Amino acid sequence: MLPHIVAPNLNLAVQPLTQDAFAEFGTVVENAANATGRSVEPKVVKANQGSALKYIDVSHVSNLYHLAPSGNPARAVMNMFVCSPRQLQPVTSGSDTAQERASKFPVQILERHPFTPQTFVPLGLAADDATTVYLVIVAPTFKTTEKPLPYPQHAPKRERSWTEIFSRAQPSPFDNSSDPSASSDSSHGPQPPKGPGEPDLSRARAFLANGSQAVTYGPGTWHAPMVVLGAKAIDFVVVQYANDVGLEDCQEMEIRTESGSEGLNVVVDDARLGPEIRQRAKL
Ligand SMILES: NC(=O)N[C@@H](O)C(=O)O
Repeated sequence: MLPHIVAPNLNLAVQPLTQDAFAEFGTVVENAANATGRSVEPKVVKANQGSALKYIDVSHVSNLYHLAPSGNPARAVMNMFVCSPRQLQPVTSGSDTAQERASKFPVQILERHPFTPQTFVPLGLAADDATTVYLVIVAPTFKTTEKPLPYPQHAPKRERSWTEIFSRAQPSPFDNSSDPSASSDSSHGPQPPKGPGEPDLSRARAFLANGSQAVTYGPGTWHAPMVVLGAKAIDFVVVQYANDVGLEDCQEMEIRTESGSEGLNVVVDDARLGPEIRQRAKL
């Protein structure tokens, strides 16, 4: 059984995916020349006999598995996710007019990859595709070591040398609040791990991405499994590290809704979706 938390009664409005808005959670990978909401430009140089612009370090593929309890080494992996469109539900509260203007996606699961970033690169989806988009739903981690999740539960016990024990002692690999160099601004370097805590649902956010944007969830960033909306599946190339120890690669948490509560919902204003996406996504 998955660990769970009870969702507050909370509607998240969807906002456009921009680097500045997303910085706390990871990076948006896109052509900086066409991007909006990006206050720090990546460094750019000429490449390929002057026929290309090369933007440097647009996202970070860092490997933090040396912090994982099992000590199992990780390798870089590239997986493919073919993500089918999800259905939205009608917004039932409010006036009839509001019902016509908005739909909702209930968030029932969040997950994180504690020791690796994870980059989703959509294939074959144009920036201005009016038929299909995707949602990026994320939550910060409570900065606490008092109530960490019971992960990893299965870590094999093994002898450690004193050097190893002391090299891991400070700062806590799990609590980036204890690391003075930790920064939430991912535009300058790799993000530190987020810590062992539960997701802070009161500060969850939802973003609408278009086909010219790839997204990197920083190590340990709580996020919803991919939500595609509209007419067709999106093929994503997904790049990350993995060591094949289940709970070190991926940790999941159920988001429960108490009876009488609406729970945690992403509310999508229909005006943000093209007519075809709207029609296909609604139940
Ligand atoms: N984000 C998403 O859809 N899924 C994953 O993060 C995964 O590794 O399963």
